Amino acid sequence: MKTAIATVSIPGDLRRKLKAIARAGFDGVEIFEQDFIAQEMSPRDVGTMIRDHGLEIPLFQPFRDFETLPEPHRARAFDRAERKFDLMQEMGTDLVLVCSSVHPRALGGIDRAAEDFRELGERAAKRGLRIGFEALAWGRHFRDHRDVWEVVRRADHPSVGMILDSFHTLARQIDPDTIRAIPGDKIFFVQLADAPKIDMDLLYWSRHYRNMPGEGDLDVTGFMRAVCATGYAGPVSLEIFNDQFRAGKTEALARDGHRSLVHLMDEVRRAEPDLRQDLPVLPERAEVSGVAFVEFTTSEAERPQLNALLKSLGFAKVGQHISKQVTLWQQGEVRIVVNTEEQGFAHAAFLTHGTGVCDIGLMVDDAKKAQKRAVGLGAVKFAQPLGEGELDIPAIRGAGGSLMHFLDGGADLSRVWSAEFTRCGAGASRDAGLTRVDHIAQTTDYDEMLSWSLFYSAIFRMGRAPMVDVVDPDGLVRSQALQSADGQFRVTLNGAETHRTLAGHFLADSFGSSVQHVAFASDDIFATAAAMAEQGFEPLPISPNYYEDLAARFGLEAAEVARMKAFNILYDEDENGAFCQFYSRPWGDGLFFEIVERRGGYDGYGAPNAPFRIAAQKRLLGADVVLEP
Ligand SMILES: O=C(O)c1ccc(O)c(O)c1
Ligand SMILES: [Mg+2]
Repeated sequence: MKTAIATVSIPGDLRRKLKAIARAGFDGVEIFEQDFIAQEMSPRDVGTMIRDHGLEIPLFQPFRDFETLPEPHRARAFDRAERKFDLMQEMGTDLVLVCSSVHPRALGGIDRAAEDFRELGERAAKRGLRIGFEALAWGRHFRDHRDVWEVVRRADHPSVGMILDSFHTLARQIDPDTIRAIPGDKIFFVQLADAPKIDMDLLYWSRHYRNMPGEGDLDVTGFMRAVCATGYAGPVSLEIFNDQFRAGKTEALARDGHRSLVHLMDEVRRAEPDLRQDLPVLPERAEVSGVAFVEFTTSEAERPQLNALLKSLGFAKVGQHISKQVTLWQQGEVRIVVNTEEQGFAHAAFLTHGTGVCDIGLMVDDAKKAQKRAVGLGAVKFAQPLGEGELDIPAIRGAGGSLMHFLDGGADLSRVWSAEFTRCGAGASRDAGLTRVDHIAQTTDYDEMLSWSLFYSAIFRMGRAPMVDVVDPDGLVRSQALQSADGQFRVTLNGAETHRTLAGHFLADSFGSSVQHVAFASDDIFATAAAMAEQGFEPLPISPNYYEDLAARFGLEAAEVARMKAFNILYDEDENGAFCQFYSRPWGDGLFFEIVERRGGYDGYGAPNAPFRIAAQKRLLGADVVLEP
């Protein structure tokens, strides 16, 4: 199955777009007319340039306001079509998309439309061209692919077929299974787009909010399953109109687009095993059962401060790497690796981002397969020379260029800790009852959130929670949680729109997306807080006003609230349970730790508390944080 993308889907001039599209692995480009008109080259030269990039032009689009017009408009529409045919022949493409008319004079009528398309098909056939009719969701008379199919059926011409676009079908909530009744050879082309569910005017929604399959809320997989069931074997092409993408990064968007298509077709293959498809087989999405380690990069100068913080959190230094300046800290199932090497990846990460998380190890069902799937989806494989005695652990580049390693319970990888580290005495620190990593919070530019959300949900078996808005005193931060079905692996993505927010400030100071905080789980947050206090841990001080409000909001016992206040613990509830959380003070560029206790089936992250946490952090970081944009 060939892949394509419409030139409207990514920003930049045509040459840059083509380069990115070819590099991302697409077979072709749909030429959107405006993209062609906007530049100076002749149609012939544009066609040559596209083919020079190794790309095909499976479609030229759109041709508007064609069908069911009264004279003299009808004759003029045919004249316009002939001129487009000239252009297509010069450029070297044989298929044009005719989208349903919005012309105020269009008369409608299935037979009238069929008659128009038959004549257009005749004219196209003379030149070896083909016509595809697409229903725009807001078309004047034709807004449903079933009506378009009826027009095509009655036109009964070999050069006339239909074009399906997932947005137009799904936005109108038309059951995609109705596609299964259409003969595959009469579907000339398929366009795909997803979109977030927002209740708004269809045209506005389509032109501004479409996104890549898997990034939105529409059932694009169900749509594509139905298309494949017809026997359709033509290209699948992305047609994404999106304001954010128009200002985004060309190469990254092209890569995301290709990733979304490969992931989608993999989903289709799994859901419809009886359908024949010429697709590369990928291992299935990896099941993450937890975070195996979090690695910090730092310098010799800053290490004592980081070590002291880890100690106050109740971590014990348990290992020294056999050949590198790398130490291992542990508490419960949580492993923290501290790397002060002066060469290799961790050091490069330190030089660009400063002290911070440079690597996350995930426990998966099969580490090699997880890496293979990630690479099949366009992720970059990572390897650096192995020192003596070191294991070859499958790795890729994760968010913001940091690393992601995959571990599993197999004989090889499960011995990494004993093979690569010599045990050292536990030292004086006292376990504070932290059991595991609850979640990892990554901060990114708002514009990159969809990209990271697709990265996680395409590679791992993770679902997306609804996006929540977090109010920072200086702007909005959008937060998107992704988690495995059993909640054992959780990531929150925080998208900063302005650098004046705490998240935005962190982003600017650490030069790019990265882990802003790591949250650890405790089964008894009061005991944990008390144990940490004994070891000199300094929590983030929360405003006393918070506790007045808390008592009123949840009807908690005064003594309970007083205990929370004493330990600076924040509280929340959802329909399934309750949640307690407290924070460390921000460190360096704003990196921090969080301790949480989930009671019952509480599934959130304490979003209602975020504004108070952020205000407290900003008070501590002081004027330094209040940057001008
Ligand atoms: O918004 C539009 O006008 C438009 C044009 C062509 C398409 O294929 C489409 O899906 C939408
Ligand atoms: Mg379309």
